[in-house]
Amino acid sequence: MLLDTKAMRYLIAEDWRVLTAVELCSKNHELVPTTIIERTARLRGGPSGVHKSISALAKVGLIARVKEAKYDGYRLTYGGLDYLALHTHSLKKDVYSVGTRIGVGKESDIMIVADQTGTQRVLKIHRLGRISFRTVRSNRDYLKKGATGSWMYLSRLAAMKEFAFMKALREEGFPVPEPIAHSRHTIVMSLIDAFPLRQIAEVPDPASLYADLIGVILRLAKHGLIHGDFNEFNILVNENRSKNEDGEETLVLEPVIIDFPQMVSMEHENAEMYFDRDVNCIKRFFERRFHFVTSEAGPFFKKVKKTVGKDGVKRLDASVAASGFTKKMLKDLEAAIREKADTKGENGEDEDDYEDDSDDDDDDDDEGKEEQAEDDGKAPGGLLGDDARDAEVPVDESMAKLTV
Ligand SMILES: Nc1ncnc2c1ncn2[C@@H]1O[C@H](COP(=O)(O)OP(=O)(O)OP(=O)(O)O)[C@@H](O)[C@H]1O
Repeated sequence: MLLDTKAMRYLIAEDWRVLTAVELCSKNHELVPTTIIERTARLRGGPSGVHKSISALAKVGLIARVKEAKYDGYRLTYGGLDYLALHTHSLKKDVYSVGTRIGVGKESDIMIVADQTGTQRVLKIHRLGRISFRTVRSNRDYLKKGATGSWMYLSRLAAMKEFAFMKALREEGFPVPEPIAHSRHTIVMSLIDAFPLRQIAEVPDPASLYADLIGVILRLAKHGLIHGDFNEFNILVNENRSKNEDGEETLVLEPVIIDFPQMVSMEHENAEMYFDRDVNCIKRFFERRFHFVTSEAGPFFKKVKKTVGKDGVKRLDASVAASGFTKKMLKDLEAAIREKADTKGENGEDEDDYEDDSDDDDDDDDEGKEEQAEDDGKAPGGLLGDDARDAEVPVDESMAKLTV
């Protein structure tokens, strides 16, 4: 099964209402008792209508029944949250159909989607916590609320932060995808028809591309920001052919930067480390891949720091931080992202064995016994099937219409 959005067409308005009620109540209840779902959904058909919807949703794995010692209840699965987000995108006409999965995000699923006119876009579904829950289980404040609450909370935060930064960067003219919509743990953005730098074997003028990339790092810094994961996976390279004055065709490479949940301020306590890491990552990659070594030392953090906010540029770190993020939110997200990076290290991964193993979460922080499918991406009602990552289906042919 490549992709399972099938069940979306069969859900009726009442089912969506009940699913939304479970989502709402999950904020305060790890397990949502049926009585509370009834009270929140307030269906015209009364409790029997709610029960019918609960069964329909559980059958396709959008909610899962959990039996606890004290009481039984339901919780939202990954599939359920995916459906709610897609439903919103669909109602707002940002997404009309869903295609295949592209990309190899460690803690995200990157899907091709299309709007009503057939214009292709990218849907990024954040799944922060998928790896963390499996590997590191101690000393994490944000996990105390329980597994379901945590992955939802973290994934929503990641999407919210990524969308906010993408928007701010785009407004300042940075080469980033166009942010189109945001719902829950997902964002819709423009599709960049380009290869990641990682897949590029040769470039005609490495010095020029290198200078452009360092230029982006310096420009970000001037706006008060450090990307924090500036590597060959997160730089897409557009190839533009243009003619020069003599009519000769020249190839211009234009980098587009993606992946922003980990961005930090130039004022961050570890800013120098993050800045140097971004710079060194590019230096190392260019040396290894293109045998290019710059003759210039630096750029050096201390010198660059003096440029922050200069020439009347807008401080994006401050403006994004002011747009609804509490300090705690940013701290929680940072901790989860740091853990994600540590996990990569623990698994002994490097750029050459980068694979997506994200479908095998076992989310066993939850002590309750599941009666229905787990929310591990394998759930029958989940957006993605098991074999989605192996599928080589041409994007256009794989488009599945969402009728909601
Ligand atoms: N707007 C886009 N257009 C085209 N391709 C994209 C777009 N966004 C993401 N991708 C593809 O998906 C891949 C993963 O995206 P992204 O880096 O945002 O996910 P991630 O989960 O944050 O990854 P990781 O944490 O492993 O770096 C990219 O390397 C790229 O190939």
